[in-house]
Amino acid sequence: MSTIRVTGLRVRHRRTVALDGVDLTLGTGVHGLLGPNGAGKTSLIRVLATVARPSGGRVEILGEDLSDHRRRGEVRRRLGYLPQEFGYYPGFTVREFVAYVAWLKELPAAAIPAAVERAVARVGLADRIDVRIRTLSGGMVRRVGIAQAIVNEPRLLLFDEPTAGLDPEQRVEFRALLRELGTAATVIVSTHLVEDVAAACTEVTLVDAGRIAYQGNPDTLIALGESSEGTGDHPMERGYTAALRAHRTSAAGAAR
Ligand SMILES: Nc1ncnc2c1ncn2[C@@H]1O[C@H](COP(=O)(O)OP(=O)(O)OP(=O)(O)O)[C@@H](O)[C@H]1O
Repeated sequence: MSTIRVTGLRVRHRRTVALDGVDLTLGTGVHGLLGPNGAGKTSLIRVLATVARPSGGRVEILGEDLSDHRRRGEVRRRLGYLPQEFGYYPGFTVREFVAYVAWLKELPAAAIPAAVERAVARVGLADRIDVRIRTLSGGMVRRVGIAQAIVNEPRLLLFDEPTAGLDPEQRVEFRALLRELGTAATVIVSTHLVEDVAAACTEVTLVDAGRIAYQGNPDTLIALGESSEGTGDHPMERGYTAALRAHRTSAAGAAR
């Protein structure tokens, strides 16, 4: 069963059209969301996370239609979301904060302590679990953000630039966690790092100027870069630039 079915999605921010008729069907696996600054990745993730309302189109998540507010609440409890700028209480300890999110997600009270310890251990912060968040480094705070997203073992995980601020060792560990999460859940990761996509993603969706420019897997994107002489230092970067160029050429042709 597909976790996400989006048809004709439109998102506007005042006069800016951030997403313009997006169709997307995604299931279990790790989906890399790539695209230039301002392409619409965050706008898409915010709609999927139920924190922003679309201005048009239909969004169905875990079989629930998001236009119904009761269904939206139900979906919200079953997903995990790490925004680009994530809000937390600096005076809380890691344990208190992750437990608070578990409570918001309506996990049974008796299950919360073990769920919190499991989530914190998975992001490598077990030894800091009783430390106040304000005393942690930026990368560690990011890992607290990942822990709060996975505490309810969600079927859908949305990560908006999760590797920003992580050191190389942590990035490698986070990618391994992504691969593991993607065996049972639908994981969407917006990133500017092609290495994240090459190492952790089973599928790639490229967004450009509010539209889907390309969908495939990392190997097909790399092959596109090789066959159409994309530019870049990494094979995936060459695929990325080639796919963008092909999309822009066909969009310009359609507009003529
Ligand atoms: N709150 C807002 N008010 C006005 N315009 C906005 C707002 N949020 C986003 N936009 C515009 O919507 C478009 C899509 O932005 P979005 O943040 O979704 O892109 P993005 O792909 O996530 O970019 P980045 O890679 O820079 O994070 C951009 O043109 C942006 O300027």
